[in-house]
Amino acid sequence: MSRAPETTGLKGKRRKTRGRQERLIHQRSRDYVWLDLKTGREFDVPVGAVVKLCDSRQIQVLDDEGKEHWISPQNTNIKPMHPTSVHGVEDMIRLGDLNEAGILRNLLIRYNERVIYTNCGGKTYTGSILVAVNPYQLLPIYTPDQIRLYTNRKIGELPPHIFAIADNCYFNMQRNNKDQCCIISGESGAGKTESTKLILQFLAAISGQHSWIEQQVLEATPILEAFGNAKTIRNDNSSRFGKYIDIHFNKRGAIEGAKIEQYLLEKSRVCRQAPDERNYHVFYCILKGMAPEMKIKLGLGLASDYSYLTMGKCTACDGRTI
Ligand SMILES: Nc1ncnc2c1ncn2[C@@H]1O[C@H](COP(=O)(O)OP(=O)(O)OP(=O)(O)O)[C@@H](O)[C@H]1O
Repeated sequence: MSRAPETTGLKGKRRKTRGRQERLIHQRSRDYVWLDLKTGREFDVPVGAVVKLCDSRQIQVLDDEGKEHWISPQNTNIKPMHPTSVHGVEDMIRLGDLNEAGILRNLLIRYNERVIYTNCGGKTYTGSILVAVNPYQLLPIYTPDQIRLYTNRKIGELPPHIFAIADNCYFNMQRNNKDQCCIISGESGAGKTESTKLILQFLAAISGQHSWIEQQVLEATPILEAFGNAKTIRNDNSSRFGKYIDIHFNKRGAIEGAKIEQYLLEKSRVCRQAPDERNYHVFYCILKGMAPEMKIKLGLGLASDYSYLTMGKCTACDGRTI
């Protein structure tokens, strides 16, 4: 009975000392911290910030979005940042702060340096996981030199890249004689279609003898996109269907054939489009590209003549000539 208060007192002291140490960490300028602004908005996660100034009464921090905040040292919404989150890591499994805020900041600082790919767990039991952030600009990272560089390498040997994933699939298939599968997921406009094309481009380039089949696989894409893609408010070339692409390789590793299955096409778009959205590209392509004599013969006019093509009040699409 008599020892209990002592122990509690000791624990209390230790806790106080730890608390003071944490404050000391906060109070050094140029330290990185997590700032929980608790805005109550959707996706409300702590943001990274750097301490600019500090004295016993207040701390000035500059957050990752460039906003300044003055905080009292007693404020519990500020926490020290793990060193791995300060400049980012190539594989997010190495993050000391492995939470939503840590993951988002890691992607943000790499994205600011125009590094769009980050590994997530390198090689796990389920396979390799790669996170890609859409750069919305052409980066010089998909050249034939890059294809050669990433050919026959182990995951983690070179910086994360979509080619590393494709290479891993190809060589695992050859080494283990087992089918491989790549799952590409993300919200609309995230870059799934582009990533699929890059994987196909890589496989076509490294699979040895170049045949017309590889060319056909690559050239099937614009045709499929004409019938299944449309302009939406989130993506000028949004795929409105799911795609399952099966690529068949022969024993020597050359592409021998391919099968593309489609499912869940958004059929309602044919007769109804939301504001600022278009019908499927193919209708506009036909009306723009067909020879005038043929159009007269078929009784066709301009896209603007048809209500099914103008419901969204837009017939043009940036980045497409038709
Ligand atoms: N790796 C990349 N490099 C450069 N631009 C890219 C890249 N990935 C995507 N983009 C750009 O983003 C746009 C949208 O990408 P994409 O069509 O692949 O998205 P998505 O995830 O397939 O969308 P949806 O689900 O709507 O079909 C592309 O048209 C392209 O301009």
